[in-house]
Formats: sequence, C-alpha cells, structure tokens
Amino acid sequence: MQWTEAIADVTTLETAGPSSVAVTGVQYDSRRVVAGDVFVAMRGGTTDGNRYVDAAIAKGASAIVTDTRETFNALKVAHPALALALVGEGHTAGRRALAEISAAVFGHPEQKLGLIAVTGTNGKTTTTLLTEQLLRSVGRRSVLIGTIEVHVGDEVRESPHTTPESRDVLEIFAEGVAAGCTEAVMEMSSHALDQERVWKLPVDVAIFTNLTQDHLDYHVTMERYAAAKARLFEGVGAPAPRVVVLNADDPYCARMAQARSDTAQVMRYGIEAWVEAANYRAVDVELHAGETNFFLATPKGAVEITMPLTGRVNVYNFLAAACAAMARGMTMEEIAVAAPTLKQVPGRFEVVAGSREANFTVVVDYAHTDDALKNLLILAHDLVSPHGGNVITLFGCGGDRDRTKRPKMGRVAAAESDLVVVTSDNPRSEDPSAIIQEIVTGMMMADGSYMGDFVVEEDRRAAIEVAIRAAKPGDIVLLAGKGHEKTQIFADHTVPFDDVAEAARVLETLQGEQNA
Ligand SMILES: CC(=O)N[C@H]1[C@@H](OP(=O)(O)OP(=O)(O)OC[C@H]2O[C@@H](n3ccc(=O)[nH]c3=O)[C@H](O)[C@@H]2O)O[C@H](CO)[C@@H](O)[C@@H]1O[C@H](C)C(=O)N[C@@H](C)C(=O)N[C@H](CCC(=O)O)C(=O)O
Ligand SMILES: Nc1ncnc2c1ncn2[C@@H]1O[C@H](COP(=O)(O)OP(=O)(O)OP(=O)(O)O)[C@@H](O)[C@H]1O
Ligand SMILES: N[C@H](CCC[C@H](N)C(=O)O)C(=O)O
Ligand SMILES: [Mg+2]
Repeated sequence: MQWTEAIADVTTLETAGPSSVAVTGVQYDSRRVVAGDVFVAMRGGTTDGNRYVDAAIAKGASAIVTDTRETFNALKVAHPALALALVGEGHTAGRRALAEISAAVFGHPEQKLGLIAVTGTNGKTTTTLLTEQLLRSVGRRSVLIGTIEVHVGDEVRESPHTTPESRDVLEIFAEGVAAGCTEAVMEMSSHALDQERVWKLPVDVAIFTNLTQDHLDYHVTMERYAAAKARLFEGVGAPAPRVVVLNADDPYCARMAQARSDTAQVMRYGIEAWVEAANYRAVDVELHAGETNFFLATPKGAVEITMPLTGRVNVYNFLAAACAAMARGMTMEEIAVAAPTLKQVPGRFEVVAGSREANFTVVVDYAHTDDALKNLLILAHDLVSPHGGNVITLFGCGGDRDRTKRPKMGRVAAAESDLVVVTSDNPRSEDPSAIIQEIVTGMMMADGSYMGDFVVEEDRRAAIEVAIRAAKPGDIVLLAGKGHEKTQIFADHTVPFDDVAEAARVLETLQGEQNA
C-alpha cells in the first residue's frame, strides 16, 4: 500500500517527505517495528513514543506519524527522505491516527464483521464468551477479544489485554475475516474507551452489564468512569450502535440509555425491573449449584432456559448475551436449545475438582470489586445455608490499581463471611503488607474492634492452604480475585501462579493425609 493511501483518513496538521513510499504495516511500539512499517509515536502516561522514533527508523520504519511538533520538526531536518505526518498534539490524536492507518493497512476488516461490544464493571468476559457460544450454536464463526482469550474462529490465543490497541484489534479482525468469521464479540474496557483504543470501530450491538466501583485510580470519580462507559453507546468516532442492550436493574441504565442515538433499537433486560422497564426478562429464576432454570420472557413470547452456570449474576450475563444474539438474528427458540450446552467460564465460580470428595466446596472466582465480592458471598450463603455450612473467604487486592476499593472489599468480606483469609493478589510495584493493611482497615468497627474472624497470610500459596484446612464438611471456600490468572505479579518479578492448581494441590494433600 502507498503511504498516501495509508493516511487518507487521517486528519494531519502537516506532512513532509516523499509521497510515494510503500507501506507494509503499522506499529505503535518501536520494539515491534519491522522494515516497511509506519511507526505512530504517541505520548503516554509512563513514557513517550516520540522518544523511540530513532529506534523505529533504525529498524526500517517507512514513515513516522507523530503527535508532537518538536519530533516532526527535528525529523524533517534529520531525515528529509522519510515520509512524515504531524497529527493534532497529544496522545488522543496519535491513537486516532493509529486506528485510521491500521484500518487502511489491514483492509478495513471492521466493515466486514457484525461487531458486538460489551462494557460494564463486571460480567464483560462472561457475557462475551456466552454470546460467542450462542452464535456458534447456529453455525456462525466469530472473533472474540477479551480478558482471558482471543479467538479467531476455532483458534484460541492468550490475551495480553482486555481491549488491545486499535492496531492489534484490527489485525485480529483481518485474520478473522480471512478465517470466515462473520461477527466479532469484544470487551471494551473503560480504559480503552477513554483512550480511544476503539476509535472508529463500527459497533452494531452495544451491551451494558452494570456499573459499580472500580478503577477510580484512573477515572477518579464515578461520573467520569460512567462517562467513559457511556462513550460506547454514543459511538467512539463511529456511528452510534444500531442496537443497545441495557441492564434495566442497574442504576446507571438511564445514563447509558441517554448516550444512544435516537434511532437505536433498545433492548432492556432484567430480573427485578417491571415489564415496562425491561422487555427481556428472566422470570421464576431457580438457582442451584451447577445449574440455573428460568423463563426468558420476550416481546415475542417466552422460552424455558436451563443453563449449566451458577448464580444470579450469570442470569444477567445470559440475558445480555441472549439479547445480543437475538439482535444478530437468532431466535429465542435457538437460544433455548443452546443454553444447556453453554460452557462454564474459567475462573468465574469455578468449582475446583476434588473438592466434592473433601465434602466441602472450593470455588475460584475473579471477584475483584466490592460489588462482585458481595454477589459472590450472597451466592455462597444461598448454597451453604440449607445445611448450615460456613463461608470462608480468601482474597487480596491488586497493587497499582484503585486503592479505595480495598477497605470496601475488606468490609464486605468480613460482614458476610465466617472466616476471612486476607492475602496478596498481584502486588505489582506496591508493598504487599501495606495493601493488606488498607484492606484490614475496612474491617474495623467504630469502637476499634474488628468485625468477624480473620487471619492475615501474605503468601497466597500458604494462605490458600490455611483457608482450605479451615474448612469443615458442608462449608464453601471462596478464593477470590485472580480467577483464570496464571501468574502473580510482584515489583521486580512475575511468578507462575494458579489458584485452581494451588487449591487442587492442597485438596490432594488433605486426601492423602486422610487415607494415611
Ligand atoms: C493506563 C493504561 O491503560 N496504560 C496503557 C497505555 O499506556 P500509555 O498510553 O501510558 O503508554 P506508555 O506506556 O506511556 O507508552 C507510550 C508509547 O510509547 C511506546 N513505546 C514504549 C516503550 C518503547 O520502548 N517503545 C515504544 O514505542 C508505547 O507502545 C506507547 O505507544 O498504552 C500502553 C500501550 O498499549 C499499554 O501497555 C498500557 O497498559 C498498561 C500496561 C496497563 O496496565 N493497562 C491496564 C490498566 C488496562 O488497560 N486495563 C484494561 C482492563 C481493565 C479491566 O479489565 O477491568 C484493558 O483494557 O486491558
Ligand atoms: N453480571 C455481573 N454482575 C455482577 N458481578 C458479576 C457479573 N458477572 C460476573 N460477576 C463477578 O465479576 C467477576 C468477573 O467477571 P467477568 O470476568 O465476567 O467480568 P469483567 O467485566 O470481564 O471483569 P474485568 O474487567 O476484570 O475483565 C466474576 O468472577 C464474578 O464474581
Ligand atoms: N483486569 C482488572 C482486574 C484485575 C484483578 C486483580 N487480580 C488485580 O490484579 O488487580 C484490572 O486490571 O484491574
Ligand atoms: Mg474482562
């Protein structure tokens, strides 16, 4: 492709250098540049891509796009034979240019896929995976992009980010188109919406799951966090979505509804809301461990649903996924047929194998906000209360993330558990014991005493053993916060770590001790 074609959709302040240059790819990270790439130098929060233009040129970059005038002026003098473009000042202009160039370079795959995008604090990963499975049940092939995995048709890859940069999204989309995919299902994190990593992606169906506290380290206020999420329903540089799917039971439903276009079709789902407020409803919900039954009531009638997922939050995730599938042309009858075949999502209420033999249940769950933890604890109580079992909760909080959720998670855990084991999550650059102290502060009552029973064990491996050894028959042990994650991240090193594997190992040891 020619340079002029690659930047045809980009708003430039100034260009310089030759116009007939062959462009073979595009990159935003100098370390990934190969000969022929356009390098887009963007300012960031940690560093500045403009510092790395020389590195990119040394690797054979065919052209440089920058969001900084000094870089542009300096390159004009130092590299007069290089194709250059200056886009508006600042990282937003850089990210927009990156998206526009990537769409051109990858042949506009975003125009060839029906895009379903999911935002909200909790439930995005689950909802995307359920939506993909529903579509697959009627023979559609999808691209999936989210926290745990990337799917390109039948191929499964690890995911580095919940929502990658536009360049990477568009590359995956192009591979999906080549593999015969007709739809794409993706999570859109608030970071990505705010940073416009999803610039000009034409979302056909936009889903809102819920909004509760998280990420205030980044967004600072709930209003700004909500505004970032609302951008999905407005369209980020693209026309507003054709269909919006909203959780009518969430207090932020109206906020998201306001952002949509006047012509958008609105599908509101819920369990609690009145019929007038929610036109897609779960009625007569029966929750069991490992199975949930209800009627999916729609404007066209109702169908009976049986699905092998546990808990009320998954009824919401199913409703969201079912609405999206219907918006893409599936019938409710097809959805009812597919429901029993849905797969459990890794690390979301995942029951650890071997726990049944121990006569108690060990569950790994990705709850890492106070709302998710509260929902998890309610579910755990529902499951153990018929036979008088206890709830033992293990969790920690991630470093370099929202600090204000730490005491809130501490309070919820202490109020709703019979025993809490406070430990480390991913400490990242922070001191693990300082994070734990902030959690424990939330467990303190007005008179200075602590609510509930808790123990502190900073080492997550040892803590898992403490929690499981404390369990008696009929109890449930919740290992919260890390879900599917396969590593633990410390300041200067990352180690392999897997809650499910650690729990299985302890259960095996216990079994061995019992047999001895
Ligand atoms: C806060 C945040 O979102 N940061 C992301 C953002 O960083 P940034 O804009 O500050 O960029 P930077 O690191 O300062 O670098 C500036 C530029 O220099 C480039 N660079 C840098 C070094 C180099 O040698 N050469 C080079 O060219 C970088 O590629 C970049 O283009 O853009 C970077 C490039 O894509 C991301 O790696 C980085 O993710 C960081 C690591 C991160 O932790 N992000 C998290 C918070 C995040 O985005 N999470 C959400 C999910 C949240 C959820 O699921 O609830 C997600 O969507 O994944
Ligand atoms: N609809 C929901 N409402 C509230 N909590 C939920 C919901 N769905 C899942 N959860 C809880 O949130 C946790 C994370 O779920 P999931 O991974 O699907 O969400 P996510 O939005 O993708 O999270 P992240 O932003 O961290 O990737 C689950 O383990 C569960 O505890
Ligand atoms: N994807 C989310 C959740 C991380 C969960 C927890 N394990 C942590 O590391 O904080 C984030 O980046 O905030
Ligand atoms: Mg996710």
